[in-house]
Amino acid sequence: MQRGGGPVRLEVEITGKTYRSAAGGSHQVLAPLKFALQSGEVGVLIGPSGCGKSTMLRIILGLDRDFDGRVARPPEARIGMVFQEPRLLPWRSVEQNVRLAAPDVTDAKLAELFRILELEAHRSHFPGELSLGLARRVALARAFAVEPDLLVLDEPLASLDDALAGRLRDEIATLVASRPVMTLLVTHSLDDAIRLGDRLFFLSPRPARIVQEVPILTPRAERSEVELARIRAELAALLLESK
Ligand SMILES: Nc1ncnc2c1ncn2[C@@H]1O[C@H](COP(=O)(O)OP(=O)(O)OP(=O)(O)O)[C@@H](O)[C@H]1O
Repeated sequence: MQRGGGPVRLEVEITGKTYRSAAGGSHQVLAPLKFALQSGEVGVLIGPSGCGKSTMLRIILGLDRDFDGRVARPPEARIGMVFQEPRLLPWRSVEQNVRLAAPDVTDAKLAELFRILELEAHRSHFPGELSLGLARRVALARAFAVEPDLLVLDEPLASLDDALAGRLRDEIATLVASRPVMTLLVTHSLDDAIRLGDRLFFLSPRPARIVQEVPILTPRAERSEVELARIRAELAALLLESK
């Protein structure tokens, strides 16, 4: 899939990011770091709190241009984002929230998304009537309705109970498999990382750099519980080795 004739690849090469305060102080948040994602790949950023993950996402999304280095996104890439807080418009229904973000979405596409995310019964509800889990699902529906080339998920499963997080994780896997999209997921959960990721980036404490890049070669659909246990053990050994 190509849009605008350019490569469908995200290339990130940051040589540094420093915040400066009005008082003249400064602190470095990102160290030099470099990675790339292909269409169809899920990259996972895993790192300690405050290491600079959100700062990195803002740079990758083009919301913060005050950094050293370069980010190459596919030209005219459509971007879908899911933040930790679902950030829905409170005075709009579930359906309106999705349609406003994705005016070109077809009725059939919307119906499919609402079916996969089990939102059919909530189309006309307002955000204030939704639990956090439901609101996250609406945020996911909104991000997917855009048919993004680049999907950025900032801890989309944080503070949900295990059962719901597991179901939503499966739904994300289904959606990611349904079309070619580059996905960047931030999580603190190694379990989410190995169930969803194709390429894991382990980050150091601030200033963040990539301490280890680990590809997961087993296709997502073939990751049985036995296979996941094998990947987990392999990863534990690798991380121990790198210490
Ligand atoms: N606008 C800003 N001005 C100054 N410092 C900032 C700004 N935004 C973030 N920081 C600092 O940069 C560092 C990295 O913050 P960031 O939010 O990117 O980390 P994070 O890895 O996403 O954290 P968490 O996992 O807790 O969400 C922190 O020390 C934070 O206080």
